[in-house]
Amino acid sequence: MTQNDTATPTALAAENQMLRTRMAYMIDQAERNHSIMTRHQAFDLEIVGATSFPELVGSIFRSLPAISELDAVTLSLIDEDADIHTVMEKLGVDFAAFPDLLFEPGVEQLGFDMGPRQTLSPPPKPVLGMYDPARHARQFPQPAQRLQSVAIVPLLRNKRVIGTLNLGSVDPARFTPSLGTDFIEHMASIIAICLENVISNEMLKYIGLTDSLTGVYNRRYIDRRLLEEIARARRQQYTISFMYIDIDHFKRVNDTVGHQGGDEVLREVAGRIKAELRLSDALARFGGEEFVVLLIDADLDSAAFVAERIRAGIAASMIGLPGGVQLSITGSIGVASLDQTGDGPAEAAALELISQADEALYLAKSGGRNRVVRYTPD
Ligand SMILES: Nc1nc2c(ncn2[C@@H]2O[C@H](COP(=O)(O)OP(=O)(O)OP(=O)(O)O)[C@@H](O)[C@H]2O)c(=O)[nH]1
Repeated sequence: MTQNDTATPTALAAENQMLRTRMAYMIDQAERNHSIMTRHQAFDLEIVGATSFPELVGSIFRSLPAISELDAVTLSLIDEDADIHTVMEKLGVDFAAFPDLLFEPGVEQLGFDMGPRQTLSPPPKPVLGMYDPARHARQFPQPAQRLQSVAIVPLLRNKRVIGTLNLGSVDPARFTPSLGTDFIEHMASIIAICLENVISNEMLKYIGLTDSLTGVYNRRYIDRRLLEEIARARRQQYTISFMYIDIDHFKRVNDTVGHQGGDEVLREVAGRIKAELRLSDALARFGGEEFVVLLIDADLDSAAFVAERIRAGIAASMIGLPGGVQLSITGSIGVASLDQTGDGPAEAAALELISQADEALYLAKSGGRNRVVRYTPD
């Protein structure tokens, strides 16, 4: 005789009820897990589809806290020489929009014990546990969150740590050292691939828009930016100005100090021009010994004032070259402004602005060099 044979109908009903409750709980759990999985699959698709750095980090900060029910998500990226930060800034990324994006100079600052690592050491694992305001201040610099538990998850590419994904919860039981980490490791590996991908794409974009000799923008960048700025200036009714800067007698410089010495002078002049500009202004090398500057929200008077400062800055002191050679360099500058009331095609306005500055430059050269000339219609 089994136990059930002796069970009363009441006991059987109670057991039945208990089984039903357990079943309902399990179905509920399964549905919840399915829903989490579906949300994560959608998140994976969203981040894999991100085509730019701001789009990717924007997705991570916007979607991950919601789908994973987290109270804080931050991202620490290793950026040894601040290259990533510099390039993204030059490409126009507004870091103020991403307060949870953190840059660290090295792996030591990432907040998890790497131990004495060697080439063959296995990659670091996520560190889960109680939130400690002192220990986690770097990963969670915004103090108002009242976090209780955190997960510091390494972002790995080819076993190399490129940063960490930092997850925080107000629930003390959310991240405990005994919790399995397969799921968050999987998520971090997708995020790491996406990050590496968009960062290298942005780097390529940047290389295509900059002059490799001087590090300033190139003609392609200015041609594109000029069209955008003309449209914006017309919408917001302000003036933009354009400057053509040409180093005087540069052929003689090359003849005297050789092409390499000439290159050194180009780099130094680019630095001297840049020192006189605002962050919103764009400096480019148009080729050879010609530079251009696009000044936003500056009329002809202000542009001529800046141009005069640049002229003086170039001529201010001798340029020292390796080997002790000292050169005195001057530049001629033509300045023109765009009438904000124009409404023709932006392409035509851009060409006209460039050619007016070029015309003024020609007058600066023929008028004796080392001077600034403003374009004035005949
Ligand atoms: N070192 C170096 N020289 C360059 C580069 N690109 C062009 N040049 C040189 O720049 C010189 C430009 O000379 P020109 O256009 O005759 O003008 P200039 O001697 O500067 O005389 P003005 O403009 O009339 O004052 C040439 O000797 C070019 O070879 C470069 O990338 N590096």
